[in-house]
Amino acid sequence: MATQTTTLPRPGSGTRSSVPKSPAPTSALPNPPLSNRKTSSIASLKSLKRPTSFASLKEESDKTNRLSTQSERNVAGSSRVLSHPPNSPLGPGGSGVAGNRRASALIPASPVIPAPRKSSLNPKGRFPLNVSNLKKKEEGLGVSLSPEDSVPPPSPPLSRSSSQLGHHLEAPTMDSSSGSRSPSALGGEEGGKGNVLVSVRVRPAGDSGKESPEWTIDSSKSLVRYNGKEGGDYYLDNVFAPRDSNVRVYESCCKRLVRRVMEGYHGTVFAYGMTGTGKTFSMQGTSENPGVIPLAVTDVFSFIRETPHREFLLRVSYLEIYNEKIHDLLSPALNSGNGIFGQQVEEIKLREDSKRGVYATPLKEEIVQSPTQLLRVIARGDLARKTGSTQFNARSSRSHAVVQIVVESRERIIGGGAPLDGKQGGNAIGGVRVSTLSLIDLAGSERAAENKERRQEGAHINKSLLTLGNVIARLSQARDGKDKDHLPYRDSKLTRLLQPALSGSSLISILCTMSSSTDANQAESLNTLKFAGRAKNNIVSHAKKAEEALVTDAGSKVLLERYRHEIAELRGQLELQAKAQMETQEQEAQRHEEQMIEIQLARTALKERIDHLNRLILSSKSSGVNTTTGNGRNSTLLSARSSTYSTAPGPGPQAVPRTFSQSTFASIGPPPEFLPSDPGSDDSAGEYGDGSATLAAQVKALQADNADKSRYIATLEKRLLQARRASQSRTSLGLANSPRMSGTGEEGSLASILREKDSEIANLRAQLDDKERMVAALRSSARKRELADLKVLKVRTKSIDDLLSSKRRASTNPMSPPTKSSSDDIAGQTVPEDEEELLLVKPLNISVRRTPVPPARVSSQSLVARKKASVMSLPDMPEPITA
Ligand SMILES: Nc1ncnc2c1ncn2[C@@H]1O[C@H](COP(=O)(O)OP(=O)(O)OP(=O)(O)O)[C@@H](O)[C@H]1O
Repeated sequence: MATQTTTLPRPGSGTRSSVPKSPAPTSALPNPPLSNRKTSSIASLKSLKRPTSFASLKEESDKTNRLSTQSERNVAGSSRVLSHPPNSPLGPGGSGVAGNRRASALIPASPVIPAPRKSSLNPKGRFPLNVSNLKKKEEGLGVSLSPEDSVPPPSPPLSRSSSQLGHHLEAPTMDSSSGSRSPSALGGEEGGKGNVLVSVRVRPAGDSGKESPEWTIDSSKSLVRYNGKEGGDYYLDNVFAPRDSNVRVYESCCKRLVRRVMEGYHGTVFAYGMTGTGKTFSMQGTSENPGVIPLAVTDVFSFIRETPHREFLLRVSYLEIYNEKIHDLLSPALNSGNGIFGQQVEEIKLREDSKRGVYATPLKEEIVQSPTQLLRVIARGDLARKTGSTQFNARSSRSHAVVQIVVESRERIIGGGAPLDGKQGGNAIGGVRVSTLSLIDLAGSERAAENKERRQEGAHINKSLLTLGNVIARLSQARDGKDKDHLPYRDSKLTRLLQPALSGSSLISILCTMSSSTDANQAESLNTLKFAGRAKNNIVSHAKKAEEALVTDAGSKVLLERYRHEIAELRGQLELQAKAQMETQEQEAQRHEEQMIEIQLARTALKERIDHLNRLILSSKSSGVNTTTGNGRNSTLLSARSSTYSTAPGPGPQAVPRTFSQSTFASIGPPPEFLPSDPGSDDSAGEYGDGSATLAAQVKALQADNADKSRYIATLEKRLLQARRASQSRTSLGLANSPRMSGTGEEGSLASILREKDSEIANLRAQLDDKERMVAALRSSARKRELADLKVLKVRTKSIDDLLSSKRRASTNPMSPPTKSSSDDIAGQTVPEDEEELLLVKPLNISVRRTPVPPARVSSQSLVARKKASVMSLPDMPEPITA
């Protein structure tokens, strides 16, 4: 059972170093190549591994000092350990491996008592040894601690202590855009180690095993101690005991990195370890115990929520490297989403450019807007990932899986405007910052399997892991200027993909998983620890916050800017459309209004026409054409007209053709003696029923008709004026808004309506003139007749007087000759032609020869005909304009 204690490291064990050591030749784990191994002094390493005792402490200390010097020259890791500033965020002596711890512990003359300091990735400034522990240690070493002792010695200029950059990201990190730069951005006087975290997680023993007593896991000291052969103490940034949850793991080694990524740094987290030791468990977790990926996703969105002044766009890709081939786990070809996996059509290659670094292409990227959506995408990729059963894991990941979340962010623009020209409201605005978070679950190293497929997979896995180990092992040399150009990144797709992170351009957190169970392979666990030690010592990150860049390239990968452009364009289009729609609506409204006016006009005209026709009928009645005499007898105008030509004498007085004068008198109020003697006769059909007798009445009717028409014309003119005004305003509006609208069919139809109206008015005017002429003619004719009537009356009176006097004379003188009958006298008289019918006045009871149709009567007929024609020719009502 692995113990988790807070005991001081045993002096002897403390001397064990995890500085890059020769890999166990039998191990499948990647180890530095021999050439690398040569860089360490084998003798030194051996000495370091040799257990020390309290008795030999002084001697050991001296040796260590010598070793340190040697290490500084030969073993980068060791030398750097000694240069760790005490305020390392990763603990005294930096993080590290046992060698680091040993270094500080074995130099009693200058004990390093670091003050806890936060690192960019380890905010707690994890300090594996607390002061009391240190004191105990110092006591044990025979060294006393004073406050001064805790003051860190100055760091050497090229120190690569894991702690040295620890404060860089804690110190106010200036945006490059603001002009000033953070120490981290400069690489810092202390190097870039604070941006690298290496942690070890020990999984609980499974059913088949139990915790081996050979292991001591001390989380509080971030220590893993192997008590067996080749044993040693391994101090790392974090050591998680079997009982530690995924949340604890995430909080300690990933949370800060994730938030840094959101601020604009590139960040990489990867899990490394033997098969079945909990890499996938740590990265993905379970529903009850969510792993790094889901917790990171949650944090990403929390950060977005907490940062209202910036806007973000997230895109995610998911690939696996299986048998040295890259597969797109989100590709529909590979992953139909229903558990059926096809064959990827296009080969995915790795490319590199100065802006994006190393990237896989073509790779599907999905834009995600919520944690759920992002997790769903990842879960879809997980389904497509290759898994298989191995000796140590029933569902072993057979590929390296890389989830990459690209974070684009920019200052939020108040009002959401589109800063196409890079300016907003006169203030220059920043560009888009792009950073990436890579979450990698490596396949587990394993010994050769019996199954051929597993063997083949295992070979690829081991080869790539070996390359990874080699690259990491050589990093220190490369930094020292040696072998710089020969880092074997290209030896595997994994190292090629990890190149930007390993070469220092991103923050990096490595979680090494191992098992302390009795049934686990101890050698593999040791190799994992060695890998962790090398990574801790050798990887240096000078990660800088990504620059905010204005993207002008339309084909740019920076979607936020592209979308911003697109949004601006679409907004413009939308505005244009809205404007056009408004114009159309306005035009529609105008047209509708005009239609309403037209319909109203048409209705009014129809109504007026109906009224007019009604009035015509009524005025005919009231004017006496259809004489309504005191006895209430009526006839229609038409019957009156037809009776005009009725010459067939009927029996009795009714047979006597009526004369014009009868009606005339009736209408103009003739003296009672001129009224028909037979009130029972149908005078409407009489001789004056032909209309000629109602000249005055017709004059009146025509006058009324004229007045009606004048009113009608006035109304039409008024409406026309309104329509013209509306049309003019619409035309001017249409011309102002849209020059294209002029000269349309609508305009033409309006013009034609106007022309129609004009011609209609002209017609009506002509008719009016006709009527007026007719009225004048009728008036003069009526006047003449009245004069004639008066003359006739005078003559009659005179002849009657003469007759009476002659009769009187005859009665007084019997010798005088007989006189003619009065009727003969009258018949013998010459009567002006146009006065002849007046002689037929019934009250006089004088029969007079009927003359041919007098001109007045003819003109009356024509008048009636013309009136009829005028009624018939009343302008048609305008048809309503339909939409
Ligand atoms: N810390 C842990 N606590 C509880 N169970 C764990 C832990 N670590 C691993 N396991 C369990 O061990 C088994 C193997 O774990 P996992 O698949 O994560 O290993 P791995 O390192 O990813 O293996 P491989 O490299 O073969 O994919 C799983 O059933 C997992 O639930």
